[in-house]
Amino acid sequence: MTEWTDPDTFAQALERADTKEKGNCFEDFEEGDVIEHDPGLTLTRFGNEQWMSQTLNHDPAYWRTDAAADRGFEEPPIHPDYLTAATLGITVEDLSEKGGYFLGRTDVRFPGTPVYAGTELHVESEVVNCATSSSRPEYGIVSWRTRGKDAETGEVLCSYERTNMIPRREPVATDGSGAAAAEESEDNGPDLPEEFVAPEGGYFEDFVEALEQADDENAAVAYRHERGRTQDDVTVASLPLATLNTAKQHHNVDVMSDSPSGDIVTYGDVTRSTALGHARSDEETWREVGFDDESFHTFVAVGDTVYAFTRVLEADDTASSDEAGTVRFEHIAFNQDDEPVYSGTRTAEIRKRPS
Ligand SMILES: CC(C)(COP(=O)(O)OP(=O)(O)OC[C@H]1O[C@@H](n2cnc3c(N)ncnc32)[C@H](O)[C@@H]1OP(=O)(O)O)[C@@H](O)C(=O)NCCC(=O)NCCSC(=O)C[C@](C)(O)C(=O)O
Repeated sequence: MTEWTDPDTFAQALERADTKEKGNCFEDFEEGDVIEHDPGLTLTRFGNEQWMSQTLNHDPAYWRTDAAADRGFEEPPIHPDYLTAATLGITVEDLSEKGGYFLGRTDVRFPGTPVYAGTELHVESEVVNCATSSSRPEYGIVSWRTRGKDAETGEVLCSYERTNMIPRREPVATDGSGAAAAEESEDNGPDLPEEFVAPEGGYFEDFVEALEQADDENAAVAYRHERGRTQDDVTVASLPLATLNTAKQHHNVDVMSDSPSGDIVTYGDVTRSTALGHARSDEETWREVGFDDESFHTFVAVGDTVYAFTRVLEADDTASSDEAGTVRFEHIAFNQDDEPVYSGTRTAEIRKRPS
């Protein structure tokens, strides 16, 4: 009898064997379905610090007990970026392990924060929309409302709506209207203001003053951040796996060598957290409030460098504390070729200048 490990025999065995598949295809999702995700994860100080250090998020309130107390926290809390990434990571096995692109996310909110180390996270998702992709017959577009809850109390800690392209089992005919519309809307030329204003400092008043200055002129409050983070094995493969994100895009070079990127790509939440880390390093963050209209424009792969650009949209004197005001930003992450890779709006409370 031939040994099954004989290379020719084994090649034939592989060809004839069915694969026990992981994940779900587009056809498996139906609007209204609620999915309780089996994996759970305890949010630890180590996990938080690993995520935050590698994405250059060094806000002292998440590292030092005195700085945490100064901001009204009992101890350094779990950062909302890590909470978001862990909530999404847990869902991947059920929602997007089959592959397909993470297109965007909106209405990211943290009703139960601050969250402290030791909290066990349980996550559920509801299918809110299933749509045909008019440009890509082999994919459908699915949106889910996801809620990450404290397993002990049931309190919702993080919730958002996410949209992915999801592979179909059977490709469908499309009308090509997406591609046609894209062609039609091409190139009316850039429409940028004449002047870009950068805030002098990172306090709330600095943003208000910059907005006032820009208001009088054909100007915008817009600036770039100096730091960049080149993607390596840790950011591309280790960080998503640490959140139980099993998407093959991040750790299976063999499969991904045959994909449009030709390589494993960075988890969208790593790209986004890194850009936000660069932005936060130039401001006095008080609290994160929420994120909207997040889009991932193109892949980030090992060797690419993630930079950030910020536009300040508005400022409002009210916040959860007298010590802060609220600012709405648009953040754009871009790569070494100046191509946008992520964009989204962020609402954050920013500390007022101490008197
Ligand atoms: C996806 C690519 C190839 C499309 O590139 P394109 O030029 O074909 O783009 P498009 O024409 O703008 O978009 C294609 C279709 O998607 C739709 N679409 C587009 N955006 C949205 C949105 N926000 N919400 C809803 N729909 C959206 C859009 O309307 C269009 O529909 P159509 O086919 O009917 O014409 C390109 O945009 C790209 O490469 N993006 C980067 C994707 C990426 O790298 N994501 C992060 C890493 S993957 C990841 O983290 C994985 C994760 C987290 O682990 C996990 O989900 O499991």
